[in-house]
Amino acid sequence: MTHTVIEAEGLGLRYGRRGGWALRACSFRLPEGRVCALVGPNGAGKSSLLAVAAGLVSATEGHLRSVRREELAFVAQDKPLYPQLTVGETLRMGRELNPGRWDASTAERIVEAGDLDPRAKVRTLSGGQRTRVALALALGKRPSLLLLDEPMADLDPLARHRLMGMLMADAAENGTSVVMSSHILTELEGACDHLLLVDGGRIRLSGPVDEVGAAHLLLTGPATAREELSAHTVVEARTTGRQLTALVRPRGPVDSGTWQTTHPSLEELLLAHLRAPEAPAFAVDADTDTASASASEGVQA
Ligand SMILES: Nc1ncnc2c1ncn2[C@@H]1O[C@H](COP(=O)(O)OP(=O)(O)OP(=O)(O)O)[C@@H](O)[C@H]1O
Repeated sequence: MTHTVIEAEGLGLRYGRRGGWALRACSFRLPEGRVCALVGPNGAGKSSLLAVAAGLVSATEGHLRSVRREELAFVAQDKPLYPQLTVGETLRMGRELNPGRWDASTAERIVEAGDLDPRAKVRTLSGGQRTRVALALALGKRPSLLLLDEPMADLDPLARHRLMGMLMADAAENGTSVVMSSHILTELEGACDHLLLVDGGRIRLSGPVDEVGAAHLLLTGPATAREELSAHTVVEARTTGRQLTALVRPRGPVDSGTWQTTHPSLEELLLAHLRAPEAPAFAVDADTDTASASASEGVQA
């Protein structure tokens, strides 16, 4: 069985006693070496989940186990850095704070690829340039688990593409586990092999991307055949004129005489779930390949 880098069980988080629940009843497991997409609408609980995983916030109920603090790097959404330090001083600080672990060549490579002057003060950098320094600091730490909260949001498309490529190559080479929140679904396709979809503080989808994808089918057929869909778990069904398009989790054979079937892309799968917040949750355990759909199917979490 693969090692687990994050395990959450019945995790709940409430900010203050009177606040609502930012996370509720979250249970999932992330095996080592995965690149996990953390997806969900605004206010879903993604940053909260990352903050708990980074050990910055304590769970209100349940628990979340993660790697040791020194093995973990977290790049928060606002990329906190010391504005008065130069880029070079920031990297030197990284080396001093991580004795015996610091990977200077990786950190310098990331900074150099952005044409950043090591003598430039952090406060004079653009948002995207600061992101680059924050990522250099995080990867230089040589973490076994890298938590990234919307890392690419303020990068231009070319910088995003290149930095993402660098990040993925580095993670693959070193077996780093990555959890990355993002609203850019196309950015995640191809880069991520594991999925966590959070909505309203709850886990809606979790598991390996290919297995979660394989459990779903996009059906196209006549609107008059809508009744037949009740044999399956319907995530979303939409009618355009006489045609019906549905994303389902089949619970048996699909009649190929009535329906044209394809497997959804990651983007189609996520968009359908985001449009249908009432659809039942679905989880595949990465090692045992067991889908816990039956536990949650039809039972609204
Ligand atoms: N420090 C805080 N104090 C009180 N409530 C908070 C705090 N941080 C987040 N929340 C609340 O917790 C819920 C989840 O917020 P969170 O920032 O985790 O969502 P998110 O999925 O990261 O959103 P976004 O995509 O907009 O960044 C929201 O209802 C938010 O208002």
